[in-house]
Amino acid sequence: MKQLEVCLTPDLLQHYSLEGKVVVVIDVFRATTTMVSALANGISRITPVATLKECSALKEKGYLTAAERNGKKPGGFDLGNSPLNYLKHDYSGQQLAMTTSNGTLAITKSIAAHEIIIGAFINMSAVVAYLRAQSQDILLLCAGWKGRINTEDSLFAGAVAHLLANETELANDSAVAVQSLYQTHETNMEEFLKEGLHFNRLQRLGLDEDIEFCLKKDEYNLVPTYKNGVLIGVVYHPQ
Ligand SMILES: O=C(O)[C@H](CS(=O)(=O)O)OP(=O)(O)O
Repeated sequence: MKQLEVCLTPDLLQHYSLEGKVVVVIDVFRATTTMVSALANGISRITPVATLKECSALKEKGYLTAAERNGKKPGGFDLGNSPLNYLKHDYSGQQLAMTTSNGTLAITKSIAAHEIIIGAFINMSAVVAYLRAQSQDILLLCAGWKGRINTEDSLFAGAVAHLLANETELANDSAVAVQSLYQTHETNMEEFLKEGLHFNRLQRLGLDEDIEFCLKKDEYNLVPTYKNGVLIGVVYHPQ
């Protein structure tokens, strides 16, 4: 049986082996939701980078750039970290360079994995179907917040663990714990997440529409996969 582990923050990743694993990078608020939204709405590919400097360098090469620090768009970039940007404007065919506080960092820390894919509530069933169809062990990596655990990524990891619980071995205590967390809050997700710091941070920034979008389930049948430094969207239909 395939093993499924959960790593609750990239700062704990040093204790996990990535070899031969499919890593699902999770940053519900908002980087991975934004990546799915961008690729589902016309962006051709995304180059995630860790620093603002790397992102600026790609702007000079003709990329559309999206950057975020502390929830805000720093000066000099085209877009921030809102998944709604790609619904409100047509960026079809453009290449996007992206850097965010937590999400893009989690990707760049996972490059030793067999494969990296991107998960969020808006593509949850497609991610689960994708994981079901492949044979590698699975590591769900929560991007968290500045090295700390957060509720929304843990809840999403719990949802995936729960949906795969009968066909995988939940192979660490984090996987068991987040599955239980999801089962407890499955029917009142938003109420639970309101207690979380990131939910409140985004609300203070006036980003209620972003929060609402990030908590929608299964808007897209698209699984972003990372190869050679680039994310592309693969359409994946849940069975
Ligand atoms: O833009 C976001 O929602 C967060 C901002 S912060 O880390 O809460 O300041 O970044 P992300 O990389 O999407 O977690």
